Amino acid sequence: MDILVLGAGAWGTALAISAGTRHAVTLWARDTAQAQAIASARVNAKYLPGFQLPPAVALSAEAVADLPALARRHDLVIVATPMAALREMLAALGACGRPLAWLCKGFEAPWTRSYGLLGHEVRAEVAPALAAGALSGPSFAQEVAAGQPTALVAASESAEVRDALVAAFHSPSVRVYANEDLPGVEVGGAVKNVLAIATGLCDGLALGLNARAALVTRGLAEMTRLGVALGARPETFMGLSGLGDLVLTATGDLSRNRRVGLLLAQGRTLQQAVASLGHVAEGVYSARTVVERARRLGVRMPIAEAVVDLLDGKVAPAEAVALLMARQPASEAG
Ligand SMILES: NC(=O)C1=CN([C@@H]2O[C@H](COP(=O)(O)OP(=O)(O)OC[C@H]3O[C@@H](n4cnc5c(N)ncnc54)[C@H](O)[C@@H]3O)[C@@H](O)[C@H]2O)C=CC1
Ligand SMILES: O=C(CO)COP(=O)(O)O
Repeated sequence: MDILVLGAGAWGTALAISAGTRHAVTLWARDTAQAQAIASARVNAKYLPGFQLPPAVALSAEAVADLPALARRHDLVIVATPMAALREMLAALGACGRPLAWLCKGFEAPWTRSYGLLGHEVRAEVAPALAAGALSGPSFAQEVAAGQPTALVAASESAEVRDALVAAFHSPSVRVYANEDLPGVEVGGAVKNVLAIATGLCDGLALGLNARAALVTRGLAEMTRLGVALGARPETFMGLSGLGDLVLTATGDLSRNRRVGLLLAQGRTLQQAVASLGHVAEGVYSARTVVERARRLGVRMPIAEAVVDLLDGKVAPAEAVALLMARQPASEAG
């Protein structure tokens, strides 16, 4: 199989390394100098240091206008950019005629309305004819690049896309499960990032394991409520892209979103925390949309709201936690 991976950040590079042991892979970087540096070192020193690219991974740095022609020379296209670039990529590739999946987990930053869109909603606006979906699930790039056991979810309403993702990435170390509930898989991936900021904050303030378990569990309830209101199936949130990715990201120190919470608890400003990561933390950009869309749908998301108040500088870290604890008693089922 010939696979095109658009975006040479940590996750695109890790999947190129994993798939490159069995398939021909082209890894595209928008920056020519970065593509050349990776091609000569056979390592992505900036975004995924320490992992050698297999010989079957080739580098490319075509202009965005030339991507449709490049895509047509491959069997599957993976958009591995952050959420911020998904619209541009889908608009460019809408007529490429190849199955496509994006890896980004988040809501697009709002630009035409007061809230942002999930990937499948962006696709509906700019590339409605494209057979596409999302590859998601609990997966730190470093562990996948190291060949450590991982389970992913291939989500799409198109069987062609699900099958192509399984054929491309299922391997002795990566299990790929198919799922038709693309909205549910996307909501899980987007909301867990916001919740990981909250658990990072909680752990950074040394509030204890009870508090962390409470945040994960009540956060899962918030994620599920929002997802169901957006048309997802409730059972999706008990799977890899919901509970699975929430547990990984909320508790694993490799998470960039969790690190944002930890750094804020240490007294860093949001700007300092984001700058120190060197990678995208999508929860920072999705949190306001999560809360805005929940409000419009009449869905209660107090943990996500506390994260937004914290990111907006309206409350200090300890105050955010105090506000959550000071709420009225409620039913667990409510
Ligand atoms: N790193 C991980 O373990 C995982 C990341 N993801 C998701 O995958 C997405 C990408 O994450 P990472 O690769 O880790 O990010 P990263 O921060 O390591 O790299 C981002 C890459 O995208 C490129 N980029 C940024 N803007 C672009 C644009 N406008 N056009 C083209 N390329 C652009 C950057 O140059 C860089 O190569 C995010 O949405 C993240 O939530 C999902 C699963 C695992
Ligand atoms: O999505 C991820 C793991 O599944 C990566 O999470 P972070 O973006 O918080 O590092």
